[in-house]
Amino acid sequence: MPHYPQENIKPYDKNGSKKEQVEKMFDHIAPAYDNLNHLLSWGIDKSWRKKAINLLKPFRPRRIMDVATGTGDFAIKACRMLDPEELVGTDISEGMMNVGREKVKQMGLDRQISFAKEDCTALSFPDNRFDAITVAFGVRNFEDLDRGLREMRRVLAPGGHLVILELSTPERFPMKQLYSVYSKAVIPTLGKLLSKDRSAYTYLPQSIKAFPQGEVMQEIMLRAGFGQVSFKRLTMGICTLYFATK
Ligand SMILES: C[S@@+](CC[C@H](N)C(=O)[O-])C[C@H]1O[C@@H](n2cnc3c(N)ncnc32)[C@H](O)[C@@H]1O
Repeated sequence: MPHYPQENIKPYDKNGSKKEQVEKMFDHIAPAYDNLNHLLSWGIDKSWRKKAINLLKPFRPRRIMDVATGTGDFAIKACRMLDPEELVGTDISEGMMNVGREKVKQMGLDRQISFAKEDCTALSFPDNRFDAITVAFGVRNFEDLDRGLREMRRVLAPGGHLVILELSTPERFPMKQLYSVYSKAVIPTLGKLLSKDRSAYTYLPQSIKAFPQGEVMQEIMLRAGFGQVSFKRLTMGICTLYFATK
């Protein structure tokens, strides 16, 4: 039974499981994902990732998990900025992780970064396993957001930190109007052209619109058991950065 509207927004079919459809969609768009990601966000996603990882710097986490790691961009950035002993990138899409594995190998980071197929709503790791967890543009795709958050809290060590980056809908002029045109016209058209998957790039703005943001998401994280939950809107609200402690 879905608790939040985005859990009902699925890429291909209203009736099937969201997890299976999301996995299929990301396997399908994996070869085009990196280029499209940087193109559609005009490269601003790089500065969002940097801001998010900077929040973890003072705590010097040694064991990190990057949830919904996809093609590994957030994991690679975190590895370079934080130099942890171990960084595990987890995801349900092998197609996305295969692109990530190749990049990590080419960059010579494969001794620090590994990848594992894991559904964040049912992780196989023991309690208190990681000092920090990062998630960029992943939580919106979970079939069950509450379970995903509770699982991340479970595997986080006491005092450990969670950083979430998620796309959001700007609420104020002029970004609200600009974003509305961009998400209805530009994203689906460019997305279809470059990924050959129209559904994926109509799913993207629809799931962003439905996803709880700001104070609502803060409350959801508190209910999942996190403490000191704060958030910051980035680039006039196109993206939101959440930070929490176990
Ligand atoms: C938009 S991509 C983000 C990838 C990467 N974090 C980045 O910043 O580019 C979202 C990723 O979330 C993954 N994902 C969706 N649901 C998941 C789940 N329940 N557990 C783990 N990963 C999931 C997808 O397979 C996909 O690779």
